[in-house]
Amino acid sequence: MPDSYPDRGAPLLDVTDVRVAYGDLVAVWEVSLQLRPGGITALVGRNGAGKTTLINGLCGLLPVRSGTVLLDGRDITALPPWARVSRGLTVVQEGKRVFRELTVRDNLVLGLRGGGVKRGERESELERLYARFPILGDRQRQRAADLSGGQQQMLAIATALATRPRVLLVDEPSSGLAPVFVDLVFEALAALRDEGLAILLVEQLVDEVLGGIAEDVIVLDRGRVVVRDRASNLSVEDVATSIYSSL
Ligand SMILES: Nc1ncnc2c1ncn2[C@@H]1O[C@H](COP(=O)(O)OP(=O)(O)OP(=O)(O)O)[C@@H](O)[C@H]1O
Repeated sequence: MPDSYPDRGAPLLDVTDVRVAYGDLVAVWEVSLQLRPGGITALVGRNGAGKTTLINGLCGLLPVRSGTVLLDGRDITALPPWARVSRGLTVVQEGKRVFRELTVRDNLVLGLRGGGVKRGERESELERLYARFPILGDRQRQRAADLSGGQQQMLAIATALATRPRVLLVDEPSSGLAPVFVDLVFEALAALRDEGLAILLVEQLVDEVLGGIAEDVIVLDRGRVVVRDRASNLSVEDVATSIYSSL
């Protein structure tokens, strides 16, 4: 089980022995991982394995009890979420989180503000986002609540991109989506990877993960890493077995 990939450049996000807990319940035990620019690492595991807890520790929504999180070599372990966003680490939380009563455009503007984009640059940034997600351009004046589930997920991803991240943490983006939107979400993530983002992707669709989108796979079980390998070295059966072996 290789712990690092020294041939692939310096990590952008370097996580070492991170522990996250709810009171006395430790949900993530000393997890380490590294994300590099232009790569997707898939984080898989059964329900309750600790995936969301880890994501929330990395983005600052939950405190990290011990261990370190370095972004570009700088220690961000204790920074609040907004400070991590302004340094280039943004999360797309589980469940298509958007401000439902705001328009598509106003959701995106909130993202732009979160990323410190200056007022004078907003329109060009919005155009850039609409070019990537044309459906959002078409619906920019509509309330987010009036979008379909798949469109809301697109908006959640676009709002995260509005902060101009270098590291993107994406928690189960395919959850509850029709297959056509699952494909669109994965296409969008692959394009972002190809543009140089470092992406940590929580995903239940193991076939999709191993089918080309992720280069590295980490399996969590009861808060611990039980498999860490290149996706090309793993079969769907390997991963499924490691996810469910302790049931
Ligand atoms: N707010 C909370 N308070 C206390 N315990 C929690 C809380 N949220 C999660 N847990 C517990 O932490 C552990 C990890 O949960 P987590 O949601 O991180 O798992 P997960 O792998 O993301 O699962 P899922 O795929 O169902 O989202 C579980 O035992 C869960 O019951």
